[in-house]
Amino acid sequence: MTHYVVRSVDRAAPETVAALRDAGVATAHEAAGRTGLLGPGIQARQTGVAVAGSAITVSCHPGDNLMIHAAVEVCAPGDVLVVTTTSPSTDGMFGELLATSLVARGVVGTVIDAGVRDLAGLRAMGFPVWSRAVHAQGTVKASPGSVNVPVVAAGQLVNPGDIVIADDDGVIALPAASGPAVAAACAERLANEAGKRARLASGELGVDMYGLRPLLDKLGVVYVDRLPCP
Ligand SMILES: O=C([O-])CC(=O)C(=O)O
Ligand SMILES: [Mg+2]
Repeated sequence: MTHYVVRSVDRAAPETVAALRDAGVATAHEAAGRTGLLGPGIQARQTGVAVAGSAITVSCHPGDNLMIHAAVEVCAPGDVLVVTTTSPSTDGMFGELLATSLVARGVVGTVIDAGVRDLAGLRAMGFPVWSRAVHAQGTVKASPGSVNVPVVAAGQLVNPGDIVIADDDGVIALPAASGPAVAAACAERLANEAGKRARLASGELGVDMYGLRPLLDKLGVVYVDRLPCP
């Protein structure tokens, strides 16, 4: 089998990437027609941190982080490293030393469908990770793999150069070409939600705001008691 390390990735415009990061994973997911989400098996390992950037993808042998080291060489500022293994693994393939190497390249975060370790160190240095597991299990540097080939992370296809957005809600990967349209749809959605938020804060009920009373009636939902509106 041939293994590849591909250097060139088409990167999305920084202002599009920043707009998607600020919109957040849930909004971007809705704005993209509910596409792109990685499964919930990959979780944030810190709170209150959002990143977005171009995917540098890595396919590793399970329990072997050789290709993560190989990938560092092709990373550019603003990238997000997306690491997968060729069969399921929760070994701690990534920790604060690899993070230190990525920071030197300007990488903004790592998404890994495997384990991470050195969590206290990663948090102390402010390097955000999203992973399937936290596990101190050590790994070797021995087997070939590929960098910047299509990979599947938590059930989601991720292509090199995809815009990856990650926050407390999880991770989404979007084709770079869709970025401007999704960012515009995010802005529309955020403006719409600001209006709804103000109405809900004033005490208006969702059943009225969304016009759901006829549906409740049609479904035979009977209010036995109602609290008076505040
Ligand atoms: O070195 C490793 O194998 C993973 C790790 O702990 C680190 O990157 O600090
Ligand atoms: Mg370590």
